[in-house]
Amino acid sequence: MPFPGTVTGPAARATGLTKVYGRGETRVTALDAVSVEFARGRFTAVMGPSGSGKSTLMHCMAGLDTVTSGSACIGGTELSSLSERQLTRLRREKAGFVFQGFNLLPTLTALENMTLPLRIAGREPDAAWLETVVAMVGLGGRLGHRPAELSGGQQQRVAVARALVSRPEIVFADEPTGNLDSRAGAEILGFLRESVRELGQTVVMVTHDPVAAAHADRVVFLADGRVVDDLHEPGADAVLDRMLRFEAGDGRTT
Ligand SMILES: Nc1ncnc2c1ncn2[C@@H]1O[C@H](COP(=O)(O)OP(=O)(O)OP(=O)(O)O)[C@@H](O)[C@H]1O
Repeated sequence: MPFPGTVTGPAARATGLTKVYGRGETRVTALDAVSVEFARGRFTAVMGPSGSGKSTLMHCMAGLDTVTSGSACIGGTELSSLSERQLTRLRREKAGFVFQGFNLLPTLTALENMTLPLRIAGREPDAAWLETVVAMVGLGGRLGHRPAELSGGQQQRVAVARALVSRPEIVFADEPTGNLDSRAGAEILGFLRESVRELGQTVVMVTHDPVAAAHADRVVFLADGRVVDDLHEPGADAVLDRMLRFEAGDGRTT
């Protein structure tokens, strides 16, 4: 479905992205020439065994970590070409983040938390868009509450709204359901799904949970710092089956 202001090309792209940590005996190749595109208006999950490079990929693609070689782009902007200041601005304006631990400021209300990134950028939230996002996450009655007065699921709803409020190019979600019970987790996944389907947003989510990954349009699997599989609209069974094959040592083939 076309959305106003839609631009062509992927929302984010990695090309031959390599990330090496340490040197000598402690050298680790966390990402080994990864090339992957995240299409606009799609919900992509990134899965893989522990240590396969999921967080590193997300951090490099979000400009939270530097790359050793290759490139990472958001909306056609090559991140390595930016100064630290430009990167900070791009992250604030073009990316949204949802973390496992909610990362809300305890002294601010739900509404203040949602609009903080925009206010730091000196921008006023778009009132109609803010209303749409608040209505979607169902927090209308709790906008004046502080995080301590909200359940974990409600806090994560605030974080989802905060990620969406700038109408970013891409939302990066790192284990967004990791600290939630299954009901609250399913709600959050539903909101992420809805933000893609109804609002045309783009979401990339790192997860260990096959049920969570099954909410995505696409699941990219990493193993040993490489993309080893790419499933389109898999059910939880297909995701689980792929994970079990990793455990059986089938890391490289489909
Ligand atoms: N800052 C760092 N310094 C050194 N090595 C690192 C650093 N960050 C990650 N690594 C290494 O890079 C590899 C990939 O780590 P990464 O955290 O990206 O994996 P992951 O798939 O997200 O793992 P998990 O599922 O356990 O969170 C691992 O071998 C890890 O030890």
